[in-house]
Amino acid sequence: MEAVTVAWTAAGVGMALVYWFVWVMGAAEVKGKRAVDLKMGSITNDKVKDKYTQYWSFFRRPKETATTEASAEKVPAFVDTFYNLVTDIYEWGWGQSFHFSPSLPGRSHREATRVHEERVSDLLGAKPGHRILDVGCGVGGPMRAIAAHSGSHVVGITINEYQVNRARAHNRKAGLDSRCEVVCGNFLSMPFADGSFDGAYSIEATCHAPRLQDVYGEVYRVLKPGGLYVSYEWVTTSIYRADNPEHVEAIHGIERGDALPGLRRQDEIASMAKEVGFEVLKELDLALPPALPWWTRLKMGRLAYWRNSLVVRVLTVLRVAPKGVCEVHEMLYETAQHLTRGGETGIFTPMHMVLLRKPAAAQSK
Ligand SMILES: C=C(CC[C@@H](C)[C@H]1CC[C@H]2C3=CC[C@H]4[C@H](C)[C@@H](O)CC[C@]4(C)[C@H]3CC[C@]12C)C(C)C
Ligand SMILES: C[S@@+](CC[C@H](N)C(=O)[O-])C[C@H]1O[C@@H](n2cnc3c(N)ncnc32)[C@H](O)[C@@H]1O
Repeated sequence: MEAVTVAWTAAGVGMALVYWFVWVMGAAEVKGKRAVDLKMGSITNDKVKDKYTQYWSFFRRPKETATTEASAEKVPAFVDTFYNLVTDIYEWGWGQSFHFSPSLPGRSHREATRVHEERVSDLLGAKPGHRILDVGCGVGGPMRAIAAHSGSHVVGITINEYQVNRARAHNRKAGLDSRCEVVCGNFLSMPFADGSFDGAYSIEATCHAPRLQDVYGEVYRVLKPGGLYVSYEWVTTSIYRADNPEHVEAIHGIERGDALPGLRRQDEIASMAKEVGFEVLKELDLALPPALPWWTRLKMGRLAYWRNSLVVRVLTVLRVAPKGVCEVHEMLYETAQHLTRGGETGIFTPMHMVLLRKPAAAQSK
């Protein structure tokens, strides 16, 4: 074969491989976001690496970020940076719901996710005519599931403007924009009137608050008297031992890679809720048996992670994705290992559920 023919064949095969990785294999886990559309939120391409470095040095010592007042004040801004860096990667590799769910035998991840979200709606007794608040709404996967399931009107709040735009676009596409509203703001001081919601929920979001009482206090304020609030909390369990280096490594890994100012203990949540005035109606770790592991989805994806790293690398070399994406992707990969370890050892759960009520006789706060 002539050299020219060999060169053309090699080029053709190379192009086909790139196409296969990026457009076919690299397509979203839940169709929607494609690898070629990876952006870093509202961060311009030239700033991605710097922003990532700043993020990483801030969350390197998770407990300190929560305990010193000056650092705690900076947490929301760094959480915003974090979501600029990860939102598209999450959507591409996980879907529109940024949380875990117990696996369900014979059912897809998508179905398990929906069931976990509808559980919130059922606990709240959400129905048509209700105005429900989604505290830390991401790009709105849960909001759309809950609005569709209950017929209620859902208002979501997120600190990240890029997510607001993504969520609004998804709401329009799903034909739910008349019942799903999205607001950009800080859940530690929400732009809503006292007593303006019938119910509220937060799914794996309040773990970003340096003090849980601050966000719970805000939810209490905006709820009507008698209103219910359901939260799925990220916590360490009673199995966690602070003198076990392996436990500490896993928990620090989870905190660093998920923008958390220090995980709370499972047995602290109810008393923090009571501190701001809530009645605790139910408390249950939804990860406990008979629930099936929530971390299987993370574990089963090793091949997918390898493929995704390659896609991200190729896209960076081709300058389709900004520099810094590889580092962010690598950080997420490591975080996935720590989360899996946390699940397997039982020292951590991302779904400690609390059902709270603002007393019917409560005055506006
Ligand atoms: C509640 C939070 C987020 C929880 C999860 C939705 C995310 C936690 C870790 C994320 C991921 C880890 C590995 C990524 C992988 C390397 C990449 O190729 C594709 C995306 C991942 C699977 C990504 C997806 C979302 C998570 C599972 C926190 C932030 C409070
Ligand atoms: C892991 S995501 C979960 C999103 C959504 N609940 C879901 O399950 O898809 C956490 C969300 O909390 C939001 N968040 C974190 N800190 C916040 C703050 N101080 N104010 C408002 N939103 C915040 C993030 O922007 C993000 O949308």
